[in-house]
Amino acid sequence: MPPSNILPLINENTANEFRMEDYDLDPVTGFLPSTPPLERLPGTFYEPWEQLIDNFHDLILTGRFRSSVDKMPVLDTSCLATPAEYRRAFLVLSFLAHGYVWGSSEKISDRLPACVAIPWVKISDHLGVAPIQNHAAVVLWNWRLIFKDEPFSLNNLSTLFTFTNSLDESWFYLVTTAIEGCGGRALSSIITAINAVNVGDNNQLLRALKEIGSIIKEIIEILQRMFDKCDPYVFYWKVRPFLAGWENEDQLPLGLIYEGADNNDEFGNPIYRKYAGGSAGQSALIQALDIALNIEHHPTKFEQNSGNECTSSRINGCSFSNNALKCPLNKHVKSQLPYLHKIRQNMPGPHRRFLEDLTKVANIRNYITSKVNYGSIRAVSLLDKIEDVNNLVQAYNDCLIQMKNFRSKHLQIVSAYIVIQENRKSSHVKSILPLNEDFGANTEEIQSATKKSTTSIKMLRSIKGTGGTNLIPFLKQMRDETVAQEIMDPIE
Ligand code: HEM
Repeated sequence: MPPSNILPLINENTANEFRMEDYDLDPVTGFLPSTPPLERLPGTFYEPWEQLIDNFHDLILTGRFRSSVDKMPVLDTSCLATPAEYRRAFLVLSFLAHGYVWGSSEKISDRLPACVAIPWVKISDHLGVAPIQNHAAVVLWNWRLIFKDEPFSLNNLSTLFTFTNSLDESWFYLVTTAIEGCGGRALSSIITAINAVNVGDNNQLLRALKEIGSIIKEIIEILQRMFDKCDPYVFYWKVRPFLAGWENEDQLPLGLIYEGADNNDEFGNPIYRKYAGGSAGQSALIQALDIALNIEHHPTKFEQNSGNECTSSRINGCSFSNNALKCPLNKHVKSQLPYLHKIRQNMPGPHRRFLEDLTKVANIRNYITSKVNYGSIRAVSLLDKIEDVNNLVQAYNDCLIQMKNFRSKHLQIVSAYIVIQENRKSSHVKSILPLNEDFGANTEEIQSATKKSTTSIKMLRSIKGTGGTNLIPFLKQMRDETVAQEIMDPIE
């Protein structure tokens, strides 16, 4: 199927077509930049940042990272020229910031010095993204081709930077980068499918749905490769702590002070910002597939019951309106958005806008259900052949099954990389970790933990995701909401 880069966006505001490049998307590379990311900022002006990155691991190892950052000058961001330079600058500063907060043998810092905070906030504003480590920095903008003349594929990718200088961390990012590499084909097929619906072309819709299904299958195969070279122990104990944010974070209950970026509050106290840390849950690709297939996600019970008022608003008062994405300080009463919507503030602005606009035109499921006339002897409208409609129903449902399989595989990964590691923290609960088919018992260690108990169920419920989500119930809900969209077979 040739790449299609025109999104058939017709909504109440505009009848214009939007082009993929308007959303910083590429028909071949999808959400990845169309050319490999910059490996270093050009010229000498930003050398103080780049040199800290050069020496990052040695400075962390010797406990001299924080004092070295403190000596850095505040650099003006106006020398950044191209989108690629802004992305590189964001990547560099987010590694410096998280290294500063989490990477020292001293106690965790609840302040970020002005030399990092001020440019990081400005660059984040420019990119339309929250100033916190995110999926874009570690996955979308953090790779190079080992052999420039060979194609993009997992066996030709290397990371530009990692916190721990470990192969495991590189692999964790690269597997995800390789998944994003399926984005161009996925987006083209989604657009083709929506175009087909708009002109009523069932054959083209069928082909596009089959292509979407096979792309999700490919994504699952790549996801499975996480186990090859990323050791769960290294991930959980060495890598994950660096990716943590400062929202719902026990070690930084108030959040983080971005020195020089914010004024003090009316009482002269510094303002704390709260943001969820980096997670592949911020992948716009997976959300685009959900939206295209009309898979709807709702706030979890935890989110509904959590009061939705952020700590900083309780402490500092709040003058912001009820819009989580517009309040720069997270200083507001949060709206009841599901987690997957909230974390869009951690996606680059154009990608977030793409998801919003895609939502307005995603019509595949409605189109197919409108052809299925339940309860009548004739299953379909007079214009469509029963066989065609059945094929569409089946192809659509196959896509849902693949999305469900993706989420089941992901649950297995989360159980191995987080639940079991968390369980190691307290050996007395290790032998009573509950297990069922949801954890896809694929290791002896997982299988040995099959006995159920109230204590361990409570523990599982309390394990938190990057954004403070109650992990396992949250992920299961995502999977259940996927299956819930199945279209029932028409009655023949
Ligand atoms: C070691 C590997 C991985 C671990 C430990 C892991 C962990 C997690 C965790 C803890 C969450 C809960 C939400 C959050 O904390 O942000 C999550 C959500 C999510 N992750 Fe992963 N993840 C891994 C790999 C991946 C990969 C490679 C992808 C592919 C893009 C991915 C896609 C997602 C998605 C889409 C969600 C949102 C929930 C959903 O849509 O079902 N994850 N992940």
